[in-house]
Amino acid sequence: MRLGFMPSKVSDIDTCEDNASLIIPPTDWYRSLIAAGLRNPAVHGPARQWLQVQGSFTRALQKQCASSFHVEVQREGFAAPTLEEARRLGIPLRQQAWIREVRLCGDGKPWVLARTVIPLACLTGEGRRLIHLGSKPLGAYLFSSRGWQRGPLETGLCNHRSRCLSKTGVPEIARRSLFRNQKSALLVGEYLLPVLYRQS
Ligand SMILES: C=C(O[C@@H]1C=C(C(=O)O)C=C[C@H]1O)C(=O)O
Repeated sequence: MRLGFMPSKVSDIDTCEDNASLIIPPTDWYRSLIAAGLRNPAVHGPARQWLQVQGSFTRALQKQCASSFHVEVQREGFAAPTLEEARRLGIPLRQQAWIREVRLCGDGKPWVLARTVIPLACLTGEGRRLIHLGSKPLGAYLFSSRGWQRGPLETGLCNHRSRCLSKTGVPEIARRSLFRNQKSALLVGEYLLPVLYRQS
């Protein structure tokens, strides 16, 4: 098990070079699509169907693929969630969690970036498997293990630093939800890359 939240490649470092579009940006979260739409009506455009997927997001992406779907782990390990994430999860503000950041790729290209914050309380018993998912989609675990239920979907509007504004392909819109079982909850954020919802 890796200790610490380690980038898996040097290219994960936050720059505006080629891979900058694949960094999870700071995001403002809204309780509903309607609330986010008041600030950015783009959420009612072609991204909307993806923001509203209720079942496994992995399954929905797999259906959209012409040939293949895969998960690439960008980084994962024990690290401190942001204060906002800790509050959302209701865990002590400085408590470390297992944090997993991945790219969900369709037909060989990144379509979605995902960040999952998994508190220590989720990592006991069967939950220990969450540390060893590797390139197996989290959705396969959540939707096949008993007891996990998704809470309401939030809609996110991503903030970009001005020097990155000219880049195309950065995530602008995201979705997030808590998954709960009897004793714990984890937080899954999915950041849509425009290539996903602008494809014909
Ligand atoms: C939560 C799901 O799992 C997907 C897979 C993820 C992963 O492997 O880390 C992260 C976010 C998801 O979109 C899902 O399929 O609904």
